[in-house]
Amino acid sequence: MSLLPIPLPGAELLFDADFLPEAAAAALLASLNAETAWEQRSIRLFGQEFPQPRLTAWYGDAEARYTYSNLAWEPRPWTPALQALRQRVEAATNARFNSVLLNLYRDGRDSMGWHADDEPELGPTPVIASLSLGALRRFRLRPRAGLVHPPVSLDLPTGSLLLMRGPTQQHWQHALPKTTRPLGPRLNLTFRWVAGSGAGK
Ligand SMILES: O=C(O)CCC(=O)C(=O)O
Ligand SMILES: [Fe+2]
Repeated sequence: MSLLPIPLPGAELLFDADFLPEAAAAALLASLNAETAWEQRSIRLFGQEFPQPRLTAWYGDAEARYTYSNLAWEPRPWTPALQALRQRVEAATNARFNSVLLNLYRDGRDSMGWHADDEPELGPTPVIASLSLGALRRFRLRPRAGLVHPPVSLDLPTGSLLLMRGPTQQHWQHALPKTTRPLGPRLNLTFRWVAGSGAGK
């Protein structure tokens, strides 16, 4: 029921396994899944287009323009449900967010590759609040160059909230690997603060 630190060198991670009760998380998963303007975007890598192995959507204040995986995002306006969630997450984390990226992992074949959320728009010490709804998936962290530490796994159950802040993105990458376990959908929301236009790449 509260955010507790996960000790990890070079990172500032806080975790609440029970941020939302299970029934509330299930209801939210169903309504957000239905209401969200999902897209399957492609990323361009080595001159080739690859569809992302998940569905995504970006909501936020109009100035929260963002470049992510070489894709430019115009935020859609906040829906009442996302606005209410943002307020809840802000109160719990003592941080402010002007946008949210929604990722829908339809089953175990959907995934997110290794990356750090270190785009310049997020500033030098990004604060990212990650809310998980639906199927439990394993979140992985591995150190970036300069830090020696074994990779770390963290199971993210439905209703859990993970806060990444401080130097986390500088020193660590994270990923959501595929799994062969049969499982249902998982919806993840990452609340972010994106600097206004002009800061984009
Ligand atoms: O789905 C997750 O837990 C991770 C999402 C993520 O890393 C991102 O959106 O940048
Ligand atoms: Fe990320």
